[in-house]
Amino acid sequence: MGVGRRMKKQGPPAPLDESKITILKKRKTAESEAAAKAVAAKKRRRSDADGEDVVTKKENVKKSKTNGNTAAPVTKERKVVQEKKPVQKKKPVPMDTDSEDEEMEDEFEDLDGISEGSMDSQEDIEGLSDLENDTDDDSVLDSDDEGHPRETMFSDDEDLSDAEERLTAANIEGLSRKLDLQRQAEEEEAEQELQEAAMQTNIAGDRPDVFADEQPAGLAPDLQLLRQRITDTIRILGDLKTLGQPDKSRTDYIDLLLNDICTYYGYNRYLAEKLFNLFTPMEAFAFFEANETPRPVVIRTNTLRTNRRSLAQALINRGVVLEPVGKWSKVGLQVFESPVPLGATPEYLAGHYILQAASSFLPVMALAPQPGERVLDMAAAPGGKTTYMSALMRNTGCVIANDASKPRAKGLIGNIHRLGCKNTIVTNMDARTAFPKAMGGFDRVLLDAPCTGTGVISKDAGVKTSKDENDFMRIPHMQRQLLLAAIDSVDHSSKTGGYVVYSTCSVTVEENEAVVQYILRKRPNVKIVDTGLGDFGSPGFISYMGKKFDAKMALTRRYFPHRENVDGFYVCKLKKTGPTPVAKPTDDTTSANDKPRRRSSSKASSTTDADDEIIDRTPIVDENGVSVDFEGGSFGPFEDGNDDAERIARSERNRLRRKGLNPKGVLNKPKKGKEGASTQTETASDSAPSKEQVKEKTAEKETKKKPESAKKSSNESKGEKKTVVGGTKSDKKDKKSSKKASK
Ligand SMILES: C[S@@+](CC[C@H](N)C(=O)[O-])C[C@H]1O[C@@H](n2cnc3c(N)ncnc32)[C@H](O)[C@@H]1O
Repeated sequence: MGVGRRMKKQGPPAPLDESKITILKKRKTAESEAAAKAVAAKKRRRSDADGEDVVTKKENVKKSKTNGNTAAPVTKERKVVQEKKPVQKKKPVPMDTDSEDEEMEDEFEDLDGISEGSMDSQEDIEGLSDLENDTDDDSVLDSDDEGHPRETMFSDDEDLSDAEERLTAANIEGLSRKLDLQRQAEEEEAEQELQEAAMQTNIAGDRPDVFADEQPAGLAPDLQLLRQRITDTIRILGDLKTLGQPDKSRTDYIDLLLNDICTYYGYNRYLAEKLFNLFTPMEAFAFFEANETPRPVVIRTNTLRTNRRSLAQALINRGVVLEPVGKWSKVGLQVFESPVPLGATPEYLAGHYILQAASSFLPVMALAPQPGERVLDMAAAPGGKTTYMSALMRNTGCVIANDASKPRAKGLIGNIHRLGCKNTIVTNMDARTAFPKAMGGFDRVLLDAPCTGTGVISKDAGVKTSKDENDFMRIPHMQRQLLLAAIDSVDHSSKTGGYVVYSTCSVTVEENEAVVQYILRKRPNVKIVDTGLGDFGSPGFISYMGKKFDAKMALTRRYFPHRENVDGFYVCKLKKTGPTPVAKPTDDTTSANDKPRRRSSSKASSTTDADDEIIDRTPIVDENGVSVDFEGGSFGPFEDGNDDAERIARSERNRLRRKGLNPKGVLNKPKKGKEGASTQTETASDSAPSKEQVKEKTAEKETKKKPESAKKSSNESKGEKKTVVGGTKSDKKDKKSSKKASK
C-alpha cells in the first residue's frame, strides 16, 4: 500500500496550527477526566454486579433495546458507542491510529522505507498492522482527526452492550464537559475572528485623531492605549481618504505608526522600518505580533538511530503529547506538551532525535543530498542540518561540516557523535577563503549563512535592538562572499548534483534576494532552480522598493512566522551550469575538480571588471539549449562589490556621527602599515570593504579615548562581530593588520 505513496513527491508542508494546541489540550483534559470517571464507575459497577449472570444482563440490555427503551438519553456520543465495532485489543503503548488515520500510517510506512533496518522484518510489519487497530489513545494525533468521533473514550475489549452500560452519569458528565470545552474553544476562535474582522472593516463615522492622544513625555507608555492607536492607525492607513485627518499625509501616519511599533514592541527605529517595509501595514502588525509568541516545538527523528513511530511511542510513554509535524516531513514531530525536559530524555541522549525548528528542515530537503555524494555544509554549527544531511545520505558518502567558530564547532562535534553520523568530517575554517582552496568539487553545498536573525526574533528578542544599519551592510557582504565560495566549490559536472542551497533565518531582502541577485551577476554559471518544497511559503520577491530582481527569484521561498507559524526563513536553490569563472592566478579560488575554461590572457584582461575578476563568458544554455542572457532582460541595475564598499563607508560614517564623532577626523586619519593585510580573509573580487574594516578598527580605537557612551556602542559592535564571525584565524589576522594600520 505504501509503495505507491512512497514514490510520491513530498507535498507542501501544512502550516503548524497553534490554535490546535489549545483545542487539543482542552480535549485531552476533558477526555482524561471522563476516562477516569468512567473507570471509577466501571469499578463500582463491577463490584456491585459481582456474581451476577453476565448473559442475563446482556439479554436484558438487548430486550430494553428492542423495546425502544434506553437507560440513558441518546446523545451524539451514545450513537458513537452504538456504532462502534467491538473486539479491539488494548495496546500497552497508546497511539491513535484510527482507520481514518490512514495517512499517518502511510507516513510511518514511508518513513520505514527510508530508515535503516527499522521495519524490515515481518514482525515489524505486523506491529504496524496492530497499530492500525489500536484506538486506545490519541496522544499521537493526526492533524485530520478533528470532527471524528472519539471512540477511544472506552476500552476496546468490551462489547457493544457493555459499552452502553458504561454510559453512566459519571461519563456523561465527562462527555458533556468535553463538549462544553470544545464549544468554548470554538467560541473563543470566533470571537477572535470577529475582532480581526472588525479591525479590517470598522468604518467609524468620524475621523479618529490618532495624533491627539500624545502621551506625556517621561512617563511610561500606556501599552493598552498604544496598542489601540497602532490598530487605529493601521485602520486609517487602510482608507486614508475617508478616515485620515485632512492635514495629515500617509507619511505622517506611517511615521507615527513606526514610532508606536518601536515603543510597543521594543525595536530600534531602523529595524522596525526595514521589517515594516516588507508588508502592508496590516500584515506588518501581524508579523510584529507573531514575533512576540514562540513557535511550536519540533523535534526531528534521527533515522540513523530509530524511526519516527518508535520514537513517538517512547516519548508518549514519558507523557509527551505530540503529533507528526505534517505530511511534508516523515521525520518531524510537533510537541504540544512535555512533562520531561526534551533535551535530557534518554532518547535524546541516545541520539534518537534533535530539537530542530520546522523551517530548518527545509534547506536540507531542498538540497536533497544523495547517498554516496560529497557534500559541504559551509556554516554548520551546531549541526541540525549537517546531521539531517548525514541521515538522508544514510551515513554514506562524505559530509564536510565546517564552521568558523571554534566553540560552536565543538557543539557541532557533540551533535555529530550523539546522532551517530559516521560520514562527517568537521573543519574549523573561514569558509570565505577556505573553500574551494582547501577542498572543492562537491556534489552539493549548503550555505546556511550567518545572518541578522530577523526571522527568529521570537527566540532572540535581542535582535530588535542590536541590529542596525551597519549590520545590514556588513552581514550581506559576508553572505555574498560565502555564497561565491559555495558556488565555486561545487562541481558543475557532478553526475548527481551540482547544486547549492542558500538559506538564512532572516526575512530582509538585503540578506536574501539581493545576495542571490548579486551572485547571478557575478557567476553567470549558476541559475535559480525550483526548491522542490512545493507551494508552502511565499515566492521570493521579484522586485522590491524600485529594484528589479531576476524573474526566477519567484522560485526561491520565503517563510514567515505570521503566515506559516514557523521561524522566518529564506531558501534558494541554485544549479551550477558551467565552470567557475577564472580568477587571476594570484586569486586561486578555483578547485582542482572544477577545471575552468580560460580565455586568452589579452582578452581576459580586457574583460576584467571592477573587482579584477575574469569572467568566462562562454554562453550558458538553459535546459532547452537556449542561450541565457544574464546581462540584459529583467535584470535591473544592482550593486556590485564596489557599491558595497560605498554603502559600508556611508553606514560607517553614520555610525560615527551617531556616536558624536567626526567621520572625517576619524576615517581620514593617516594610517601606517599595510591596509591590505586584512584582505587575506576575502577573495580578490571582494576586497574593497576590507579597507572599511581597517577603518572600523581604527574608529574603535578612537572611541576608547572618548566618553563612556561612545565606548559602550563600540563594545556592542565588537560583541556582535564576535557572535557572527566567531574567533577565526582570519579574525586574528584582521586584528593584527588593523593594529598595524592604526599604529
Ligand atoms: C545560521 S548558523 C548555522 C546553523 C547550522 N547550519 C545549523 O543548522 O545548525 C551560521 C553559522 O555560520 C558560522 N559562520 C560565521 N561566519 C562564518 C564563516 N566566515 N565561515 C564559516 N562559518 C561561519 C557561525 O559560527 C554560525 O555557526
